[in-house]
Amino acid sequence: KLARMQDELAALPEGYITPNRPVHVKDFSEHYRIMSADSDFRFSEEFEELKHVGRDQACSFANLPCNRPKNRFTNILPYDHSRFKLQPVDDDDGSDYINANYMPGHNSPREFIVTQGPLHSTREEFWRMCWESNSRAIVMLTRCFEKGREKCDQYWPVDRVAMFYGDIKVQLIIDTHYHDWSISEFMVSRNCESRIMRHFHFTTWPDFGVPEPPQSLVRFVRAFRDVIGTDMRPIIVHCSAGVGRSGTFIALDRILQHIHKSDYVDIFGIVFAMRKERVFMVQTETAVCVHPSVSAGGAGGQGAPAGR
Ligand SMILES: CCc1ccc(NS(=O)(=O)O)cc1
Repeated sequence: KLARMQDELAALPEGYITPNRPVHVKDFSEHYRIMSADSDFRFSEEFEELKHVGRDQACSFANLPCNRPKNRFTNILPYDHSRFKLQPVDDDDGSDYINANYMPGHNSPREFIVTQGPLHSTREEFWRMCWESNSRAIVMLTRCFEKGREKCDQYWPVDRVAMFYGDIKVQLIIDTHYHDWSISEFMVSRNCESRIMRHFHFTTWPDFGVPEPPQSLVRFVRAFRDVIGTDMRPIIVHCSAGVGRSGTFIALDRILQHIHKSDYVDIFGIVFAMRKERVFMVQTETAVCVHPSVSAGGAGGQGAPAGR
């Protein structure tokens, strides 16, 4: 199957940006060596090909005057075609809007909902999205403050006193702290119905940087996936802008699941597909390269560095 895919790709016209570039797992170390040579020259070339993917798509709802204040960054806007739509409230213009997009994962085409770190003024919309999407899991990849700058609102209760966000009640049940992340369980209630939601918070990934050691991110993704399994309800993922760290997390989750039962990996194809759904997904030449020995539950070697 891989040989057939590679023959078909080789037959494509010059300059055609192929959405798929599979690499055999056994060839991955050599592939990484070639791509990272000369200060990541070929990784940079390949990343540049992704620059315009998806950028011809409309963001008309994000740009409505009533919605502009709901965007944390003016240049990080959700495409109309893949945006999450809240249930409209009465005739309130813009009441269906949140800066969030559905995103494909290894298990389904809408496995994730990727969003910006909530603003204080959009925390109610965030919890409405959690409820109306029927999600049971939130992955947070930023701290609320980094280097003195607000990256995300403190949108969840930090003690056992219940908090209300609009008509949604959130109460902390239990939180467990590890070196690089914490996992909390919340009872989320609305209109006499209650659900348990889990909050997976990775706390040691600096914005525009790399987790140290990179292996800590692989361990976090594995811990998350061990809990979630293949639950088909949407998983909400956010960082601050909802593109760099969020895109890298989803890419790594897909890679680790894929190479458990396949002999090739297509990192370019994964990022290409994400960029069709949300702008700038995986924001730098993030060579999220996991050495096969690591991904197969091996001795946890260093693997190739994640992030650039
Ligand atoms: C310029 C807007 C912007 C801010 C922060 C980030 N990083 S993040 O997507 O990992 O939060 C990406 C883009």
